[in-house]
Amino acid sequence: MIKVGIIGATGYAGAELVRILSRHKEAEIVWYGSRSYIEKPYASVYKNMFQIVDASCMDDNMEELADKADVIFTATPQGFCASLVSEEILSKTKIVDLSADFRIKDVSTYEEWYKIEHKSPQFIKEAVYGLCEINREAVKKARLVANPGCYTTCSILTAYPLAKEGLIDMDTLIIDAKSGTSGAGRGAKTANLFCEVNENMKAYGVATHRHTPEIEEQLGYASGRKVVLNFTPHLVPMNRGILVTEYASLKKGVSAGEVASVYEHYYGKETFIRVLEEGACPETKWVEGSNYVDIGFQIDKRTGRIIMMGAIDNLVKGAAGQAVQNMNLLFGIEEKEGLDLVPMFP
Ligand SMILES: NC(=O)C1=CN([C@@H]2O[C@H](COP(=O)(O)OP(=O)(O)OC[C@H]3O[C@@H](n4cnc5c(N)ncnc54)[C@H](OP(=O)(O)O)[C@@H]3O)[C@@H](O)[C@H]2O)C=CC1
Ligand SMILES: CC(=O)N[C@@H](CCC(=O)OP(=O)(O)O)C(=O)O
Repeated sequence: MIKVGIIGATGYAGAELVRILSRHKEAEIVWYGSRSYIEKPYASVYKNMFQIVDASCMDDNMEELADKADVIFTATPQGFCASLVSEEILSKTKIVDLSADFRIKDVSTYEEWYKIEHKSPQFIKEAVYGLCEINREAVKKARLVANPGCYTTCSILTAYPLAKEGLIDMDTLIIDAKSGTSGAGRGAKTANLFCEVNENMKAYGVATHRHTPEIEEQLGYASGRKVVLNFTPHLVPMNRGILVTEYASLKKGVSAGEVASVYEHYYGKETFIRVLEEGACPETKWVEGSNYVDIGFQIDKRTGRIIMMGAIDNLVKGAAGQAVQNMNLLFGIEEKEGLDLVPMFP
């Protein structure tokens, strides 16, 4: 059995890790790390875990945990993992970091967008960006995996095949994204109160959201050139779910059939990516609670643009599900173990 430690087990992403891993056949959770609930029964914090998890919350001592766990998930705020990771820890255990600390290769870009000093820049180069469908082979050999962000997972996977095959003009790419409020975490914030979110929709982080450089970097690798784009997230009154709508000019003469066959080429054999027929629009409801990414597209002949659409559950493929998928790759077990989650409806 793989011994798993979770730091930040009491946050939304951590709780989703606990839910998924509690049914994983080859992993057992040995550490439920918390800051505010130390020694409280985990199932008293998350009552859905009553009679499923007997353990109590522990502290967030990464050094002690490194001796006990084969893998540590850090589902913690930005800066936490980078402030504690060390060569000694990485020589004993593997880390899947759900924060953004090791996603961006250029430290000054990270510091500029996150407004914090990076405490372990020496590990950025070796960290593998854990977008499983794209970086599968590199993840298998990693010690430190940077689990992608929720918006970024959906945004990158939706455009990746077309960026990679040069079917779209990357200078024209615009990404409009919407997220449910669990994306903002469990911490109390006025902007996330019921009366602020319910019956409301708003853009935020316009032209400044920190997922922008992450998307630009990864689509830059895909297209082989520098990418600069507009990314606008919106908060919508739902618990879970991300929907992205991406607009770009299609290179002259590219047909819907070619686009469909490029998606098929990249994703046809992927367990967790479902490409819909042309014109079908993904919906967050059809992926909720699952590790699926649903992708659709439509060509607008009038404007010569393609509209690409993607939907994920931010807490599953956008966080915990992808983190478990990365763990499975790290330990050479079946990639979908623990992730056979059928989307829930209604
Ligand atoms: N929510 C989402 O959809 C996604 C989140 N992420 C990333 O995952 C990470 C966790 O996010 P999320 O679960 O939403 O956040 P939450 O605010 O819900 O949870 C944060 C967790 O970290 C713990 N924590 C808080 N402050 C500290 C600290 N200073 N040191 C150590 N532990 C601390 C909290 O402990 P306690 O509650 O016990 O105080 C809690 O367990 C973040 O980096 C986030 O960006 C990534 C993709 C999607
Ligand atoms: C709705 C909402 O607030 N979403 C979060 C995204 C959370 C996330 O996944 O981002 P990182 O892991 O990169 O921090 C936000 O916009 O900050």
